[in-house]
Amino acid sequence: MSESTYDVVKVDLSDGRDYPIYIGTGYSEEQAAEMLSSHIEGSKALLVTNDRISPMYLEKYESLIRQNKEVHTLVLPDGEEKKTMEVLQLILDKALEVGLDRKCTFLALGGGVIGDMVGFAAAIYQRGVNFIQIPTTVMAMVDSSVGGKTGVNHPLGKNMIGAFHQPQCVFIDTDNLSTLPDRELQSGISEIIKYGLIRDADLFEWLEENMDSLLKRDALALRYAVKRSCENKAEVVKADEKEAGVRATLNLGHTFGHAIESGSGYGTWLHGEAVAIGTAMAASMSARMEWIDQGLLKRTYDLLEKANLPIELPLDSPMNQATFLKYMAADKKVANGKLRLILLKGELGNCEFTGDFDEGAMVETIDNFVAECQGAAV
Ligand SMILES: NC(=O)c1ccc[n+]([C@@H]2O[C@H](COP(=O)([O-])OP(=O)(O)OC[C@H]3O[C@@H](n4cnc5c(N)ncnc54)[C@H](O)[C@@H]3O)[C@@H](O)[C@H]2O)c1
Ligand SMILES: O=C(O)C(=O)C[C@@H](O)[C@H](O)[C@H](O)COP(=O)(O)O
Ligand SMILES: [Zn+2]
Repeated sequence: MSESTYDVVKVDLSDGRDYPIYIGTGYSEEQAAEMLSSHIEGSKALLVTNDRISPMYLEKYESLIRQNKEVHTLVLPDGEEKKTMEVLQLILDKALEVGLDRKCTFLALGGGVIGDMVGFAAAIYQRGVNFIQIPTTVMAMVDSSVGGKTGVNHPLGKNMIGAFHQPQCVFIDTDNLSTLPDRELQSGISEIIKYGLIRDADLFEWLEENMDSLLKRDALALRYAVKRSCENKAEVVKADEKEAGVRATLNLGHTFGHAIESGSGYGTWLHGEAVAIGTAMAASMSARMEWIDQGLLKRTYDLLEKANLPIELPLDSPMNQATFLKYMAADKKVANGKLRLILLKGELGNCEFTGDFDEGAMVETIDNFVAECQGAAV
């Protein structure tokens, strides 16, 4: 079989920490084994996945890595509600039990939950070891595997415990998306829409034209959306690795969305679904403040709905104004007690990260979405 052609998007960082994101399909065994092992420091690797992914992909990646390295495996329980310190401890336990030293590499095989947890374990194991991302969901391919945000949830807030720790490489095989359920596919598209809204009007317009192909998993459409998203994320991370400024724009919709995830109970909403409602709320608030016009608000709602994503809370949602405000007050973007938000401003593809917004418009927006979910007139 001829070798796969793949794209490479580079994440440029300081101090020689640049790394490649490989985006391809149909890699030969030899090629994939060689590509992965070239980024594995030391002779030993720990490959971590979950119990939903392991029957489908663990053996394949284990045997690829075993061609060149000693590999240990660990299968964690699946689910957003398992993104905890307790489950992360299992990774550290395993690494110690099999005697991994500092010159080892952890590999994360899975979606954003596995990637965030394995990355955080790699950040703290013996004060930091190398790791590789092998993302298997759209969410992980377009967003979570890139940029080095790692961590776990806390009952009082999403991703509250974590570290910035960049991978050695991101290895994407879009063939692995063939087994991904539709709901998960759609959840990942939420973050692609985000790139369009915050900085890439052409991508937003491409999504308006090509959403059906994406939902049907057309190979070229998937490849284009993954590559373009990785390019957007790599540019932002290069400009601001540790979120001193512009990186915060990647959090569009997340202040509301994270409140929905934490307040509803982790796992009730998929991350991308909560972000979709949060994005609708951020857009609605921007329109309320007259930072964007009604036309852009409608295009935002329409595109989210075209991706089969939610743009409102259901009638039985436990979310209310107090719950939103409680979780939002603990958001990681709060500085000196002041909440900062990402709001859309001006033409499509522009946004602002600011604490200088109309708080009344924020509370009205929350009330409007909560009232809608309670079925009251607004
Ligand atoms: N670090 C970041 O920058 C960043 C960015 C975005 C999201 N996140 C985090 O990522 C998490 C969400 O990631 P996610 O949406 O990938 O969820 P996930 O990791 O829970 O994966 C979704 C579901 O799909 C299953 N799955 C994974 N790959 C599969 C495949 N190929 N075929 C069939 N099933 C498969 C998983 O086992 C899981 O049940 C959240 O915790 C979010 O906070 C982090
Ligand atoms: O990479 C980033 O920066 C992001 O904000 C990407 C988000 O999509 C992602 O959900 C991230 O985990 C949120 O980070 P947090 O710091 O708000 O927890
Ligand atoms: Zn996100």
